[in-house]
Amino acid sequence: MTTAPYYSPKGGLPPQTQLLTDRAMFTESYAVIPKGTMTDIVTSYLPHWEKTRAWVLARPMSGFAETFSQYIMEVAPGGGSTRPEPDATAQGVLFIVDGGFTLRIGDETHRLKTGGYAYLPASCEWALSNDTDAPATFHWVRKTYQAVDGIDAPEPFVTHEADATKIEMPDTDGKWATTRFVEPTDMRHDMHVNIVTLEPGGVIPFAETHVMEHGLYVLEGKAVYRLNQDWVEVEAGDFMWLRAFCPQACYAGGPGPFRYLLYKDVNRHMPLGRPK
Ligand SMILES: NC(=O)N[C@H](N)C(=O)O
Repeated sequence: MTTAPYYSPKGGLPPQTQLLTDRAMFTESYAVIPKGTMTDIVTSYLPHWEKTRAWVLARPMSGFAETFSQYIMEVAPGGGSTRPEPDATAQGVLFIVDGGFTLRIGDETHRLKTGGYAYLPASCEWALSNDTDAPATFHWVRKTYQAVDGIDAPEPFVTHEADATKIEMPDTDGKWATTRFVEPTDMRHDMHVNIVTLEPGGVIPFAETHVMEHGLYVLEGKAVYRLNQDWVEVEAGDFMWLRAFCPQACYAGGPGPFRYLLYKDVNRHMPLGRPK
């Protein structure tokens, strides 16, 4: 299992001598937020979070047509929150890309470090404190939970990438694999946050076109990614936001593995239009 350090933003500002070489893009079907644009001037502070700043990477853009928001949170030593989530309907996943912190869920306390993963169901009572002497950086993916009559709500859990199940995609000689934190058939869950790994030379060999949206943060490596009609070069630290039905494919040319954290909405009926 690869547990190489993941890329996390460093902040700061590029020098005045830098030419505009960034690959930032915003289209009707996708956005690319390259790592070089995650500077100090695009950070936010969030209510009831101390010594913490956030890069907001994704949010619903057209009412409720999109499903999720995603932040990179950077918590300085001594920082954190005892009132982290203001919305009782919001579930969350935390994935740590650098450092560590203490996470309290109800009466239980967990120590999380790089590669750590937490699922926090809607209405879960949790708190986070960075009691180390280094900043802690993590992704926070939030989605309104869609409860289903007759199906229990999911329980909170804490794990680590090294303890999750890595599944090779069929007929790929192990060049394309997905590390899953939740079973795809577990109907309690309506979102997955997985890790996709493509070894050098690995491809997504067709333009996947599906109703699920994606938030896609490159943890390691580089590749060319097909987004709608465009081929885009991406590397560790870049973020991609894909609307429903945005065609997507990938070629991982190496030299090392290309790995990304992937949000996906799953396992629920779609809302229906109403005849007028
Ligand atoms: N872009 C992707 O990695 N998509 C995945 N294969 C997925 O939708 O599960």
